[in-house]
Amino acid sequence: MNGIERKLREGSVDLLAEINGFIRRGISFAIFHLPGSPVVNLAIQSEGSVRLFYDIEELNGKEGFVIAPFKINRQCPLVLIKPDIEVEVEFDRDKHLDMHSSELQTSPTANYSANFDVFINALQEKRFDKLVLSRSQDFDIESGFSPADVFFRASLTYVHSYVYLCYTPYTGVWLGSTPEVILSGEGDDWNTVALAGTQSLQNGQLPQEWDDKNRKEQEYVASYVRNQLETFGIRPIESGPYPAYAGALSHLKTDFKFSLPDNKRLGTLLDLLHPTPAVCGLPKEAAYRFILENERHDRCYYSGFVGMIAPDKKTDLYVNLRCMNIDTGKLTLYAGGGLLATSDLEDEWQETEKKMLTMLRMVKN
Ligand SMILES: C=C(O[C@@H]1C=C(C(=O)O)C=C[C@H]1O)C(=O)O
Repeated sequence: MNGIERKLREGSVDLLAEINGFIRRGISFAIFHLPGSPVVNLAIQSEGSVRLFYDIEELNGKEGFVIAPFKINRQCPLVLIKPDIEVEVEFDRDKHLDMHSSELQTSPTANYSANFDVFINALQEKRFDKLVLSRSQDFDIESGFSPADVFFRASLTYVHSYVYLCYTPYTGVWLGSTPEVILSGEGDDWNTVALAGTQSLQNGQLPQEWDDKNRKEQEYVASYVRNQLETFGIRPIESGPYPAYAGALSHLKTDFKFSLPDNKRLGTLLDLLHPTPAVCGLPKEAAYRFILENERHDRCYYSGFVGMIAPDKKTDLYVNLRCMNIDTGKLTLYAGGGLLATSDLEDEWQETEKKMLTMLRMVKN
């Protein structure tokens, strides 16, 4: 493996082939591109087994690349890759990779419509203020499919998002391009965001007009984040909400900046924040149960969180959105959206279509 490390550093290796090879050979790794970074980071665990956890708090004091599910269970444990090789590879912005265009023109499936009714009824009965309904869709893999190509294509395209590709024997292959930080920082500078509300970009520009429904959806997330931070003894500095880029979409975003009393308790803080009402609902515990009981698919690692955790170095953890699971012969894409009592079936379906297109555009001809 040392040979690989040297070759990667020297650049004398076909990185794309090497990464696809890790998957074939069952080697746990993650490669990621942080928004605006001149490099991509590759973290490989060439020896020993990745670590599995069944409680987010167990991340306290730990270091490595995390992939955490929406709800931890035996099928979808929280996995920590402990890299023994970490390489920064210069990010070649001029590299030419073919882009695909893909448009989805569909109407709500019977499954989604039935689920939507159940969720809307619960909202109209005022059992919840907000619920996030998601769905998954399978697509056949075309011959010659290369996860590494999709990763680089997405990193080049989605410059404002966190793009990652990760494999472990316990999670399989996951790839995503997410605009939403759950916790990032180092030393005394930490931040999280409240991100919600969705509109398409207008001629590539950020929309400035946001209706009440979108504003309210985002305000629920912001006040939740504010409260959770407060219970942890954190008084953040807030800015926003303002419209932020997310691929061909925009979301409303509030930034929360703060220092931490103890960097060794990142797991406890993550446990407080996850799942935020950007992916779950309010009230939190009841919404969590409702989603687990009523959604017709297992979210698995979608709407969990991914990224590096390193209390003494730099932590960059993101909510796992605009993502897919790559399996033999098929891709499973995931997308959801926040529902309020006033939400409309067709609009919400279209929103999930647009979110799924983020990844599908990187894949399909
Ligand atoms: C749930 C997703 O996205 C989240 C939900 C949003 C919304 O409801 O408007 C916007 C951004 C994300 O916080 C997703 O991408 O699947």
